[in-house]
Amino acid sequence: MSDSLERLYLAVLAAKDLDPATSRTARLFQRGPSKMAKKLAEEAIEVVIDAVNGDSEAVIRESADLLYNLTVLWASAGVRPEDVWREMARREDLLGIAEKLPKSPMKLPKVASPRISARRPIVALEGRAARKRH
Ligand SMILES: N=c1c2ncn([C@@H]3O[C@H](COP(=O)(O)OP(=O)(O)OP(=O)(O)O)[C@@H](O)[C@H]3O)c2ncn1[C@@H]1O[C@H](COP(=O)(O)O)[C@@H](O)[C@H]1O
Repeated sequence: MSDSLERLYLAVLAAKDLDPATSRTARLFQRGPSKMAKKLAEEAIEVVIDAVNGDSEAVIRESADLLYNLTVLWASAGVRPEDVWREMARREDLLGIAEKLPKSPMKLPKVASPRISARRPIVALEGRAARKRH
């Protein structure tokens, strides 16, 4: 997927200075970021409406339009696809770390209110911190 988005991004960059009369992309660049943002938002709304209606073919078509408009906005904002991939990789790394962490919190002794038991260590830490200050 990233390959085709990168190709689309390059096609958008190549088209941005073409004649606005013949190129939709050049027309969007001529109109500026707010028009681009409006187009992107419209496509996003179309995707969600189609998804809610269960029309998966329309979701596919509108998603392609959405991605086109997203690459136009990236190009206008000076954001490159690799910038987005880097952020996604960073999140993937973080999630990898999260997956290695224990899924359930430390088991606490059974008490009447779990809310109170969860607070206890904080109260103890505050007390210790307060003693240190004096
Ligand atoms: N990948 C796309 C692409 N995907 C979607 N779209 C257009 O974006 C439209 C979706 O927006 P809209 O629903 O608003 O279209 P519309 O209903 O015709 O409304 P208007 O935009 O005309 O107001 C689609 O109908 C497509 O025409 C695209 N337009 C261009 N590209 C590529 O962008 C590059 C530059 O193309 P030009 O912009 O034609 O120079 C080329 O590589 C193209 O293949």
